[in-house]
Amino acid sequence: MTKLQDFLPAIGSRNPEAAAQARLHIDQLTKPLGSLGRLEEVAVELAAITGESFPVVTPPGVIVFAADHGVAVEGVSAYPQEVTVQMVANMANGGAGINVFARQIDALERIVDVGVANEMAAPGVIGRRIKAGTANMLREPAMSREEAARTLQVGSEAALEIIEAGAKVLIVGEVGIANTTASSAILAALTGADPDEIVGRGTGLDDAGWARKKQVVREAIALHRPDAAEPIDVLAKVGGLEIGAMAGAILGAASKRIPVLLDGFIATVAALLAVRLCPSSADFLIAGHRSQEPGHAYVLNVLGKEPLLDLQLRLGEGTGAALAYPVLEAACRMVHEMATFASAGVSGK
Ligand SMILES: O=C(O)c1ccc[n+]([C@@H]2O[C@H](COP(=O)([O-])O)[C@@H](O)[C@H]2O)c1
Ligand SMILES: Cc1cc2nc[nH]c2cc1C
Repeated sequence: MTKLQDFLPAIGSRNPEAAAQARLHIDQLTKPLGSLGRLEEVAVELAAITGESFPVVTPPGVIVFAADHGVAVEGVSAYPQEVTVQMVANMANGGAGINVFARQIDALERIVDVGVANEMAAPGVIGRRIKAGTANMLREPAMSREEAARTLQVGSEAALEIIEAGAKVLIVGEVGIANTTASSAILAALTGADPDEIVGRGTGLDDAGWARKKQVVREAIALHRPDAAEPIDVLAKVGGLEIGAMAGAILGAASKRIPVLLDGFIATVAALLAVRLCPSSADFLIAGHRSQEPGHAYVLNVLGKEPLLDLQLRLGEGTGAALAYPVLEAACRMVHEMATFASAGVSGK
């Protein structure tokens, strides 16, 4: 298997020639100049990412990474920890939101257990368990640095596998009760953001739970003092197994010039980790939607990404990205299928 350190240097950057060629072609299509607005920008971005002036995004690949969080015992989620394993089973049966939207967009789909607390052998779940959930970050580091490095490796391998199977766009999703606490702590540690500004209600905490969650994030950071300059240190101390795996998957996709369509808060925090590990990986990211979780707008702003949709979602799993995917598909169809002024005999300005 290719090691992360082998392909990190292989991550390139956007291709300006392909972007310029795509722009030239789009400006000849039968529409007032610029009238397809952001869709035109998306097409140009896809050209720059893939290096193809006529980009292709079918089929998309969806990988859902699942893991548990020791910090769940602190009452930081509105739902009990066992929901994680139960939702993994639901996903294996095709009944979760992400299954529905992945079918709608004809996606290749993988569900990867990187650390669900109660081990389960469900057909349809890929077992890549690193440990049985993280430790409680309020008491000890969530994982060791070695385990954190392994999450990246496992995630990148999952991405390379689905790309090998044909995926032309990568969507990374997750399920993990209490993972908005870990994501908030990572975001605060990497950016210095005030927990009051970025910690939200996650699955739906009441006011008391919300206040407790902010306090947990504050205390975990004070206890571990994660080093913002060392993303693996941050991931190990206050992170999550599925969050590291998502970061690794994003880096794997970037190394193959495969666009990554970002989902919600947790996926975008994973993207920030990826970008801190390899800044040029930011070139391969497109923000799918803006989640209701307040930290999501914050991290999108740090990454300089404007989301395609805002449907007031806060489900995770990759659902927001799957719902945004048809916009990428439309951008490609515009480039491939629209007539030009010359080919259709339509008069220009
Ligand atoms: O994607 C998001 O923005 C998002 C926002 C809030 C909650 N979630 C999902 O809900 C779970 C985390 O919420 P919580 O309250 O348990 O931290 C986890 O399984 C996520 O998939 C996801
Ligand atoms: C039911 C449920 C489904 C989810 N999917 C992702 N996170 C979730 C959290 C809950 C509680």
